Amino acid sequence: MRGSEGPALAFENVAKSYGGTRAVQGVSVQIEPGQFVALVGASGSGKSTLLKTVNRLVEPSAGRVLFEGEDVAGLPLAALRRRIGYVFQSIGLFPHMTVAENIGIGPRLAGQKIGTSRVSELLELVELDAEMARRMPEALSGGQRQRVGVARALAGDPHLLLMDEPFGALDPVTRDSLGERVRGLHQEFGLTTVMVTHDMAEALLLADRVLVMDEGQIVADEHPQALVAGGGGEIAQALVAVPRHQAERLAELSR
Ligand SMILES: Nc1ncnc2c1ncn2[C@@H]1O[C@H](COP(=O)(O)OP(=O)(O)OP(=O)(O)O)[C@@H](O)[C@H]1O
Repeated sequence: MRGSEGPALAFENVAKSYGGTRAVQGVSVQIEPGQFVALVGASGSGKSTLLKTVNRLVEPSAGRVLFEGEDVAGLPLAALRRRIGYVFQSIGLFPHMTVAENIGIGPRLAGQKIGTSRVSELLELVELDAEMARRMPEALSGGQRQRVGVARALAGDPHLLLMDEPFGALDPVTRDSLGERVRGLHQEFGLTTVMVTHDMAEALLLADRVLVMDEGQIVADEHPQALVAGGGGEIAQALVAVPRHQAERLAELSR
């Protein structure tokens, strides 16, 4: 089960600057084990930068990130990344490797091999046929590739799943069904999940906690119900207004 009591993830005064750009400005927030957190905000608000401080794709300029109570800066990189599943929009499957090899890449880098039955099991979790294991990534649709990306992220039995716009490039139907599937897997495996998204509707429907970022800071930290009820302040409400207006217009059409 979980490696420690206490928060799964803690950001303590985390800041990151790129030259003169202050991408993240003193973020302190804790994420409890089992939470599904959406990180929402306008383009350039610092969401991806904050997320990447967890698996050290970005090193903070100040502050620290604790994963299960340990400062990530002090953990060997390979061991840290093995404990964290990471899914991102452009997927990053290796084109010269089969689906099975792509799924097994994390464990393989850690000196372990995953067998055919484990690959089949992982494919089944993301609702793909076991036959896909032998295919090359170019022979998959975008949605299927993204499912392989999720399977790969789960291959190391992570406690924590980080997702950066995981469904951004998918058509709405695939996006919806893969979102639901990931929510189901989150539940089934007792994961802690942090998902970056532009889409407030997706955040409200999938997450149980929504963090809103603006100019490198967290400006709202609310349950979806509270946001829908009008909470979280002006910036959060401007984002909630988009799906709300859409829902109202659809309701008008059915009158
Ligand atoms: N490697 C980098 N070098 C220089 N500036 C960067 C780098 N990465 C991000 N930035 C800048 O930091 C700020 C925050 O970027 P970040 O990608 O974290 O935002 P975001 O909220 O995830 O945006 P988006 O939703 O568009 O992906 C932006 O101003 C961006 O231009």
